[in-house]
Amino acid sequence: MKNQIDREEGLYFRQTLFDKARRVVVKVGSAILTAEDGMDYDVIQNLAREISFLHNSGREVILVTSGAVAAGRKKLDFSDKPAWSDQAVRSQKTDEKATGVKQPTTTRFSDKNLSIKEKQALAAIGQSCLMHLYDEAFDNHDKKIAQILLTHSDLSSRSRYLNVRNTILTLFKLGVIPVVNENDTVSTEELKFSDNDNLGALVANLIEADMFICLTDVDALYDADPQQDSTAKPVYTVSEITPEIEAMAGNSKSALGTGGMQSKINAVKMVAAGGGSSFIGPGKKRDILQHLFSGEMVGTFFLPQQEKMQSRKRWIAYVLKPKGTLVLDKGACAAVSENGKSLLPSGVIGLVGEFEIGDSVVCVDEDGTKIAVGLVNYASGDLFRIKGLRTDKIEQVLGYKDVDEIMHRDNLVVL
Ligand SMILES: Nc1ncnc2c1ncn2[C@@H]1O[C@H](COP(=O)(O)OP(=O)(O)O)[C@@H](O)[C@H]1O
Ligand SMILES: N[C@@H](CCC(=O)OP(=O)(O)O)C(=O)O
Repeated sequence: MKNQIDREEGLYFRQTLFDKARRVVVKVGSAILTAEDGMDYDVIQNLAREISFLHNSGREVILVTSGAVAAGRKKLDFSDKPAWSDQAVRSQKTDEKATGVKQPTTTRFSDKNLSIKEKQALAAIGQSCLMHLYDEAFDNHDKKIAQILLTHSDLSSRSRYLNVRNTILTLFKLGVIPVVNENDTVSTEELKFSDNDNLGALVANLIEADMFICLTDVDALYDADPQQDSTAKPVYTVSEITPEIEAMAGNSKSALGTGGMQSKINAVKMVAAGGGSSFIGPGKKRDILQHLFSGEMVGTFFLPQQEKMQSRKRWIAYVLKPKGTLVLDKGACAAVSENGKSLLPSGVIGLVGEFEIGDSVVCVDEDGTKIAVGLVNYASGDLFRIKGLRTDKIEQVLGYKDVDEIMHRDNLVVL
C-alpha cells in the first residue's frame, strides 16, 4: 500500500529517527490517566519515570497532558452525583426515550454529557490535582516541572505565539520539563483548541519538535476502530497521511477522550508538515517510551513529510481559525494550487462570512472542496464589491487600492 511501508524499512526509520530526536512532545489523553476509582497513579508514576529517562538522555521533553476535567470529576466524585448535572440527565433521558435503549451508567457522565460550565469548573478543580500528582511523581526522579496553560488566542496572535515559544525554550535551558494543558476554565468556544491532540501538535510545531508521541488507550492505529470491528488490524508504519489513512480513524471517540483517533491523525498531519515524526501507542504499557526509543515495533509510527512547510505557513494553515470562505473559479484554483500564484479578485466568484484585513480565510472550488487557506488583504465588505473584477477596476470601485492581490502567495498555503 502506498501510504505504508514494510516492516524492515519501518524498523530502520524508527531506529534512526528515534535516535536523532532531540526535542520531544509527549501527549497523554484522559483515557489513560484515569482508573475506575480515581486518577491512575501507576500511569502517572510510569510517565514521570519514562519522561525522566528521556530527559536524562539529554533530550528536551514537553508533556502535554489532558485529565483536568477527569481529575475534577474524580475529586468531587461527580459520577455519583447526578443532581449536579441536570442537563446531562435530561439529555440522557431524551436519548433513552428516542432510542428505547437504556445506556450504561458508566457512559452517563462521560465528558460529552457535561455542560461547558461544568467542564470549566471541573477543570479548575482538577488541574491543580493533576499538577500536584505530576509534581510528586517527577520529584521522585529529581526533575522540576512547570505548568503552562494555553488558550487558542495565545497561539493565534503571532507575538504571543513567539512569546510562548521563548518561555518554553527558557524552561528547556533551565532543565525544567514544561507540562502543558489547555486553560479550559477560561476557554470559550472561539478561544478553544479543538482538543488536546490539536494542542499537542501545535506545541510540537511551535518548538519545531522532532517527535510527537501521542499516548492513548489503544495500542496503535488500526485499519478500523478496534472497539467496533474485532477483525481490525494494527498499522505499523505510515509514510504518508492519505485519505485512506484518514478514513481508518472514522469519527468515533472513547467515553473519556475528546478528540478520538481522527483528531490524532489530524495532529500527526500537522507535525509531519513541520518535518517531525509521530507515534501513536499504548499509554498504559509499562516502559513504553523505553521500548519505543530502543526501536521496538510497538504502536504506529508516522514519517515526516518530505518537504517541510515554513513556520509562518504552518501558523497560517494550522493555528489560525478561518473567519470566512472564498469560492474560486477553475482558473483561479489552478493558478493558486498548481502554479503557485497569488489570488486576484477576478477569480473569486463568491464569499461567505465577515472578515477583516489580515484574517485567515479558506478558498474552495465550485464543488466546495478546500484548496487553500491564507490571509486576506481586503475585508469582506470590500471584497464583495470587487469579486470577479480585473485589478485595474479595484480603485475605481473602492476609491482606493492597497495591493492587487486578495491573498499574496507568501500568505497562502495550498491544502
Ligand atoms: N482506526 C482506529 N484505530 C485505533 N483506535 C481508534 C480507531 N478509530 C477510532 N478509535 C478510537 O480512538 C480512541 C482513542 O481516542 P481518545 O478517546 O480521544 O483518546 P485520548 O483520551 O487518549 O485522547 C480509542 O479508544 C478507539 O476506540
Ligand atoms: N483539557 C482537557 C482535555 C481535552 C482533551 O482533548 O482530552 P483528550 O481527548 O483525552 O486528550 C482536560 O484536561 O480535561
